[in-house]
Amino acid sequence: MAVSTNELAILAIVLLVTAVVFYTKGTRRAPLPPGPRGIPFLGNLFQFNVMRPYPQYLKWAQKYGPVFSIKLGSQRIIVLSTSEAADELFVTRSKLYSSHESPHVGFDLVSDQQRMVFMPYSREWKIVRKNVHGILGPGPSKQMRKMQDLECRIMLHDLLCHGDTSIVEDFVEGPHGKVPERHWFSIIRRYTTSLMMTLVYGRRIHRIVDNPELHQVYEMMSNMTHVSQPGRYLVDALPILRWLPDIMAPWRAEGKRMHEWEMGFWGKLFADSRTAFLNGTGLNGFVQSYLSARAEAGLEDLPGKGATEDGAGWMRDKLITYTAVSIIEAGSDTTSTAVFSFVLLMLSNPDALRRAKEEMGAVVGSSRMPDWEDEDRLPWLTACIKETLRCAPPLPLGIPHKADEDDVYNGYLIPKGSTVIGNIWAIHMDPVRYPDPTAFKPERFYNPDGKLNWASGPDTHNRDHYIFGWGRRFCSGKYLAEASMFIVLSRLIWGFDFYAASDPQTGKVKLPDVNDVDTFTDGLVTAPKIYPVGFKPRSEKHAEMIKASYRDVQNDWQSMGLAGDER
Ligand code: HEM
Repeated sequence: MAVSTNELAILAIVLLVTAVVFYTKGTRRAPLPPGPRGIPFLGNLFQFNVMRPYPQYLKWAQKYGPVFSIKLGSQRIIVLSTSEAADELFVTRSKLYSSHESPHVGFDLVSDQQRMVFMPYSREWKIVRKNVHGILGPGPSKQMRKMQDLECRIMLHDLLCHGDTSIVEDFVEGPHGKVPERHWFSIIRRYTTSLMMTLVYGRRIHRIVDNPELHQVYEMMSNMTHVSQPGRYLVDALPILRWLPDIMAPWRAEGKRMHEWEMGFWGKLFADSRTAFLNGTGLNGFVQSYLSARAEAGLEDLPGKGATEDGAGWMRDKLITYTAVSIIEAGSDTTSTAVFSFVLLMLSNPDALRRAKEEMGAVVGSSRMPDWEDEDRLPWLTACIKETLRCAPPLPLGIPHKADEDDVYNGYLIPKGSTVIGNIWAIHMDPVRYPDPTAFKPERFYNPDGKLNWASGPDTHNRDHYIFGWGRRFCSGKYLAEASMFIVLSRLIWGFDFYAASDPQTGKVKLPDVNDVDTFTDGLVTAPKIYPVGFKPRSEKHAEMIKASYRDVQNDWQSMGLAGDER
């Protein structure tokens, strides 16, 4: 039988339409993943602590399986609790799952839609990501090693001077994780934030006490991690409320007020930097380099938000400001949280700590400090860091992704618009993958013979841990973060005998319980709450080297045109 071209075309269209109808119906027919029953309109909103959902999510995963579903108002949340599920959706199907959930208050109002970490998968995000990768990718991030080395030496000196201050003085944590200036937590925070500020603005944080700038950065970050938590605002869960008039929508004024507050700080940093650039006194950070490239392209003045529509996609001033914010925020609290958790877990596991010190003594000794070249020869330390990150991931639920289309996974429907969470905490507590998961066992990752790799690589199934997320939204700062964790923690082990407070009556060591969720703060970033630790140099020789190093680094700052330390 002869078939004409027209008939073939009609046949092709009929087959296509049938396939589309079949696929769409198939998708619609698939059931939602199982999950706890909610109540009308509000769903499961009042069944768990929305500011600290991960313990309940683990329980629900144990009951309903690796993919379960809940509702917060009209917001559908799908929680993935195995690396296979997260891998399949976020990596293999990354085309559908590379948007981040954009909380209405946190993103639209407080961030004026410019904060990278909450951006949908869009042209604007791609522009920002490309620029960020230009300074944080595997090659460029190595240029920060010198700053990491120098800032780390300052940190050692600060800890030496700190001694047992946080043990003998009675410090109280402020609201939203506000840390007292003289507590050792502030010393670590200064290190991470100074690094980010230099990277982005070419200026250091050179003082801890009487330096509102440092503490304000953390106040803003803490505010953001609370404001953006799914379920924090009813309007995030019930978008219909966005239509309410101002008088009935107090979050609108609150969100805008927070935006003004943020711009008072972050906007000023940007404006100062721009003025310095225009006066020719700008330092060498990401913002100044960007402004310089933009000016060379004839776009010295580019106020407003977003990016230009042309092929070059130049970021306007507000988008640059918030790109800088995203890097500073994403890189400060996360890395310092990892340090606080490491110290806590090592103190809680004295055998592991002793072995790390022995290894350090054998490999590095006392006549020099450890460096990145020592990394492969310190496999026990590396195993302890990885085990810390497994037991206490700084973001236990990562940053929530979003489904951009209807999809079906393992026979379950994932409706378009759902928030999709990779439950890092549950994956790390999987007893099959990590037997005895609540125990701290660095031997899981101990590999004295092989080349050590951290959490990267194309083989996402076999990663040691998942703290950096997945797919196209995988943490941009991973290289910098790993380099910081190694240098800070190796030198801490090298230089100090750190110790917990003990009860003066019984002599018993007083440490927060690492397996108690109350030891940690609420919100997107889950850090240990402040706890006292004393820092004693391992020998007079170590102390002298730390002091000499501090003096030398002041010369480095001077030759680099950076502010010297004020103590
Ligand atoms: C231990 C330290 C760190 C942890 C645990 C961490 C964790 C994460 C996670 C879970 C994400 C979201 C991934 C996803 O959506 O699947 C993320 C994104 C991001 N991180 Fe990190 N991070 C750390 C350090 C850093 C550092 C040091 C920087 C910057 C210097 C940084 C910059 C970013 C940025 C810019 C994003 C947003 C990526 C995007 O939206 O496309 N992070 N990080």
